[in-house]
Amino acid sequence: MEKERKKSSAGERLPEEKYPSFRERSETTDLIVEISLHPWNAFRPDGVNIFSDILMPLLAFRVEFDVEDVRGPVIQSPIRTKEGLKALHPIDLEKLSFVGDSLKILRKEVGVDAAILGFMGAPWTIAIYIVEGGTTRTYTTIKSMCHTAPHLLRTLLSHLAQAIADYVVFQVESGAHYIQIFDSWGGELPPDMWKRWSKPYIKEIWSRKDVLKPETLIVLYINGNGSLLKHIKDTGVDVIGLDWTVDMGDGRRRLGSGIGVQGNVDPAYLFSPLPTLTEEIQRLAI
Ligand SMILES: Cc1c2[nH]c(c1CCC(=O)O)Cc1[nH]c(c(CCC(=O)O)c1C)Cc1[nH]c(c(CCC(=O)O)c1C)Cc1[nH]c(c(C)c1CCC(=O)O)C2
Repeated sequence: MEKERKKSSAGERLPEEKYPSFRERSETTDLIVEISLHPWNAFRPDGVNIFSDILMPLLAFRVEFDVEDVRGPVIQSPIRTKEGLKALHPIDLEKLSFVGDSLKILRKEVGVDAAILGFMGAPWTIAIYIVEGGTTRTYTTIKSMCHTAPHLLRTLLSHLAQAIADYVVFQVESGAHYIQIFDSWGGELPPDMWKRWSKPYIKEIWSRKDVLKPETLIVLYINGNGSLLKHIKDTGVDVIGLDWTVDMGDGRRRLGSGIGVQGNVDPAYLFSPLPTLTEEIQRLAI
């Protein structure tokens, strides 16, 4: 492993080049560990994020998907009917053993020098992919289901909440110190709809927080969360990831002092000159 990493940093081909399929990279323990450790080896950050994707648990409910170059994730049989729901199995964590094994190895590799970060999608955001069949710009099918098939959607979201709770426990038991939950597309809902269709299912996950170790930190990130801040304070999480459209000071005032804040950097800064990026990061540390 040490030898492999030295080779990569010496400019030889990276796993992304050697193993072009995303599924292969994200389902092979050695590759997950190698890719996750790249930033650690280069920068020695305070935290190491497992290389994975929010859609990985789909494999464990037997919802087949692939990641295509241009289209991104593609779900072979989207679920939109009561019949379709029957295809959804309880989560089988053995099918995600590569995630657990990778977390265990990462924890050993970094020792006490950094936190290990695990992550997963929120029920609403995962449901979008299962219902729409992939990436969408309009969310038309799932948003119309809120009105035309509310019972069906509630059954799907509850199933996902329970499965994700199991997945959180699994990641924590395998060594994750932090769990970040991505409700990436929560901000696509009007605030009252987010309260009805996303929030309760996020809370359902943490209602099983007793299963978690008390020292595990939970972070919630919602893309476009500016208008949702007052509704997310009581989701039971420790930290809110503020997106870059919210002023950090304003976000802090609106959230109050009882909750942590993080994030806030527009990812586009990664393509700016280094001093500009450094200044932007220092702005947040004050
Ligand atoms: C393209 C895509 C995938 N999966 C997904 C997409 C987005 C499609 C859309 O816009 O709807 C879905 C997804 N995956 C992830 C999120 C949440 C984060 C976010 O809001 O961007 C979302 C919404 C986590 C992730 N997904 C990924 C990371 C990075 C993990 C890491 O580097 O440690 C995260 C946090 C990795 C990922 N996942 C995928 C690719 C191609 C990659 C890049 C890595 C590679 O090709 O080797 C497949």
